[in-house]
Amino acid sequence: MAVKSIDITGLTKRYGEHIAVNNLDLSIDKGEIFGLLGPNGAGKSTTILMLLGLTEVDAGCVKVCGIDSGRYPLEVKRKVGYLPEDVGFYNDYSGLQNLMYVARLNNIPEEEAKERALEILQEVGLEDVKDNKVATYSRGMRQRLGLADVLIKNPEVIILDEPTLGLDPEGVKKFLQLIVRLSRKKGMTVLFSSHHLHQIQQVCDRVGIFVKGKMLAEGKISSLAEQLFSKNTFTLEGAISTAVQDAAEPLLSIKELVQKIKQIKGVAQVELNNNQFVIESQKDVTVELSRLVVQSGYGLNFLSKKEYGLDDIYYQYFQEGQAHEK
Ligand SMILES: Nc1ncnc2c1ncn2[C@@H]1O[C@H](COP(=O)(O)OP(=O)(O)OP(=O)(O)O)[C@@H](O)[C@H]1O
Repeated sequence: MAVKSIDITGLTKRYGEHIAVNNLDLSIDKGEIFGLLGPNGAGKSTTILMLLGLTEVDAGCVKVCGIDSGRYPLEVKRKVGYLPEDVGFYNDYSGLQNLMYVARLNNIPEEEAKERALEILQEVGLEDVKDNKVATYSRGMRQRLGLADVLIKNPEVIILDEPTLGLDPEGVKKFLQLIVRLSRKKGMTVLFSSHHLHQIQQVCDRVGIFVKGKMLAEGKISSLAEQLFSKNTFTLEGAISTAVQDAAEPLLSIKELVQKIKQIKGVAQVELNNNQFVIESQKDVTVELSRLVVQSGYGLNFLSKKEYGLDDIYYQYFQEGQAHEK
């Protein structure tokens, strides 16, 4: 059985009458990159605070690396690195000095700290500017230094709360690549909280869709799409051309062709309108479809394939969540 790095059961948090986190169950395996996806106010930060043992739990249990966060927050702190939206640094210190300061706070011996700090600064791409004052760093550089802060204590789990806020697209891309590389290299578990669908889609092994304190759905992106779209996760759109140069008479009428398309394995539904078609299928049937059309004496004016992505999944669940509330 996979080792669980994060294990949450029945977790609930109220602020007065308001339920910020409502009976949440979630487990994340060691080495996994899990995306907690939800709009502002969904309860992501509150969940993270409970994971870190920084806010009291009203009901349920949170364990990180097998340790109860509510009861042993200091032990959990040793295992977890937390990167908030905005990290505070000493602007008059260099990147290296800031990192050494954090190492001292974590009681890492001076020699070892220096060696590790230099190695990590290289890993996060700040080696060349390590001696420059942090005041001169760009937003992207500050976030990477924040990640270095997290890594210096060699955590088993890292928790990132909207870590890419304020980064430009290139900065986001580099930051996400860095997270994946580090997680794979060091076998670290990552909880990545964000409301950016595409960022989550790019890096996460598994995703939880979290809205108004509740987990609406959770799983691999492909399996969420399967559950939602009743297994027809591919849509092919195209147009049949009857004007194929130098071709003999078509072997089938368009109607017969549609019947043949319906017989392709995996095809669930075919709609045809003025030679334009929309096909819903369980698997990618592009090759079979184009071969059949051509062999029947027709051509294709265009063919486009759409696979449901996280945005379709998210909005669908999000709407379902809203509908259930009404
Ligand atoms: N200390 C607090 N006192 C009262 N209500 C709070 C407190 N902290 C959070 N809340 C409320 O709990 C809900 C969840 O907030 P939370 O910050 O966890 O959401 P989030 O998903 O992290 O969103 P964001 O990305 O905007 O921070 C919100 O309605 C928020 O107003």
